[in-house]
Amino acid sequence: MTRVALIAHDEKKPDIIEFARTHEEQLQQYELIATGTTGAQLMEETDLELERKESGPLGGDLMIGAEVAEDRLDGIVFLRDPLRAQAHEPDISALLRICDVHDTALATNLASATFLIEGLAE
Ligand SMILES: O=C(CO)COP(=O)(O)O
Repeated sequence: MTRVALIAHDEKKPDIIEFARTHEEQLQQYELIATGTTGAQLMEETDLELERKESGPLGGDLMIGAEVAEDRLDGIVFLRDPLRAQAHEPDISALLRICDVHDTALATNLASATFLIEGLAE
């Protein structure tokens, strides 16, 4: 089954909720995982069910990275905040790197997220 991770920094959480609503019917068909707060907000604001990992600053990015390392994920939408430094920047870099190592589809902005979700539908 297609397995997708959804992650957003605080400034981008409204965007990922909007994205999930737009593609809700498609996302319903997938196994979904998310970092802690992103997952909680998505379950509040949509009818989607997600497996929640730890919050990003507490290791959630690394937990999702571990799934990438096991080739368990088909795609990741990670809406990063490009204007603010994050305390857990090393974890974020690790997740981006392991996606490149395993050639796992990763979208870090809404425009590429739209391509990713359309690609998964094919
Ligand atoms: O910090 C994050 C990704 O780096 C996201 O974590 P939360 O979804 O818990 O806010």
